[in-house]
Amino acid sequence: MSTPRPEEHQKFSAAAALCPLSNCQFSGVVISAIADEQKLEFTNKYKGSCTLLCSYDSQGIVLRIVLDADREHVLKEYMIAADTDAAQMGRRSYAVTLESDNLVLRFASDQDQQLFRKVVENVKHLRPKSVFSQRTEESSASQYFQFYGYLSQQQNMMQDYVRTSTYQRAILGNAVDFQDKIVLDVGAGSGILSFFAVQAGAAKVYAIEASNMAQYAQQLVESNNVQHKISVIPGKIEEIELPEKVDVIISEPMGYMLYNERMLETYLHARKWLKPNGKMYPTHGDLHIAPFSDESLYSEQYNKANFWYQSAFHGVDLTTLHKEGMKEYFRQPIVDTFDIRICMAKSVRHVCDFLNDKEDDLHLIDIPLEFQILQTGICHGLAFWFDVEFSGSSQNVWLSTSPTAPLTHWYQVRCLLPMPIFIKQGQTLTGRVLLEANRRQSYDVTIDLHIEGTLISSSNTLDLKNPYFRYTGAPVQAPPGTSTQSPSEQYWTQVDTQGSRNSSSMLNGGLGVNGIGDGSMDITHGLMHPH
Ligand SMILES: C[S@@+](CC[C@H](N)C(=O)[O-])C[C@H]1O[C@@H](n2cnc3c(N)ncnc32)[C@H](O)[C@@H]1O
Repeated sequence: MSTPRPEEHQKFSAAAALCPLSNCQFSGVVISAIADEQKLEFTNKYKGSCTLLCSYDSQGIVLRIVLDADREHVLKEYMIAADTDAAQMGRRSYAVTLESDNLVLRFASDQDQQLFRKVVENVKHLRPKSVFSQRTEESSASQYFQFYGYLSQQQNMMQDYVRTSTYQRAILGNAVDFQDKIVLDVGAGSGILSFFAVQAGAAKVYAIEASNMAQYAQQLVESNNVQHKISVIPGKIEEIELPEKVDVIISEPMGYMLYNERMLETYLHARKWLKPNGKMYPTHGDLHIAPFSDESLYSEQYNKANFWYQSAFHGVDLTTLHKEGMKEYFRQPIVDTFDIRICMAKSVRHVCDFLNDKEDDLHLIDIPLEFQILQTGICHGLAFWFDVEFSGSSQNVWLSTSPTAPLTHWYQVRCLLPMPIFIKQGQTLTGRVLLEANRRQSYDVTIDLHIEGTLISSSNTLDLKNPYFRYTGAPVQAPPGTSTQSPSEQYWTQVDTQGSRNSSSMLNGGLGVNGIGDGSMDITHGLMHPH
């Protein structure tokens, strides 16, 4: 065996560094193929001895064959994978089936043969790829876990008061489900939910976290003196081992539109560690979908794309890119909040049952739609939000991201139609939403709508991985045209009423209050930081 050339060292991946056998080369190898199987006769496959160049690949080892006399020209490239058939022949030879080629490799020394055999055996004995790595592009996963490795990102979630308090109430309000129990925290992050489980009396919590946040979680565990209760295990839930099964699984796996990040699959996967009749916190999720009308949102996106409709931008004609620009803007789901009165029909609810649904069920989610239209207008697309429920033994607790509930860092999501449709009250709007999981930990979202009894249809496909974050912190506006009385008169009536209330409380010896802006009209939400 010869050592790699210096420039080849640079090509080594981190994984290969753990296994130097993954990147090595063998020269002076004579490669034969079977000429006559009956007589067990072989012929030389290449004129002259060869060098075998082995290099690491996430699927196995790439084997490149070059002539000793001409190392620049690759004669053949194979993949040595877990299912490669191979056998030792004598002391210097090795038979291997690569693709459809049955080859006999005669090495220059016994030692080279033994080392090559180890290379192949190493690949064959590598653990099969985990469910997570099979469904995730490496670049997506590394970016994703880098994001969650920042304290500021964990803080952003922890400071979503509605989210964190609801989890704490759900857990502490159902202490009977946690008292002396074994708990698994899936994607523990800072470990905040594990601490809540301990507050509720858990005997032991396994806190699994794949990002570098695991080390900070461990620091918090130690500084809070609960190392005998919380065991932080760095790694992916799909790849770690636990010493025992658990009574309860807790997690916060929800992304935008419930499904973004594909962490729900990780949450469902974790059920392999749940005892029969064990509990899931949360227990199920409801995705709500409703058609909406919002001309200002539509024209905002449309006008942005119209930048590309200029024929003389600094003297350059951009119009050839107008269609692509339009597509790009309309492929972005919009993340912000709105007044629920923009919804033209009651929402359709799609349930994800965390106790019973299978991971695979989330690869292709097909949601049939049927809406009875409540108000005539132009439908610009579909609005999405979700709720999750914690079904505890003592009480059920809901965490809602509805536009009617206090704002959370999930906001709401809207998917626009490039071609909006005019629809009348009483008509039926049907169609579907298709969520197709992709290897970027997200979904391609197809919306398809059709007005029953007509030929009118409209559709769009959006990329949930690349949403447009539109929230500004500005108060939510009621949709224009929703006032049925004079707002001016209403305002002065309210001032008058409040004025007389104040004077009567003064007469009664009470303290005066400023009735204007007493909070009852205030729908301003606290400023949330983007995810
Ligand atoms: C939405 S955060 C929730 C963090 C914490 N549980 C909380 O409620 O504040 C999700 C966390 O799960 C982790 N995570 C995602 N997928 C994971 C996986 N397959 N295995 C382990 N951890 C994962 C992420 O790194 C991230 O820290």
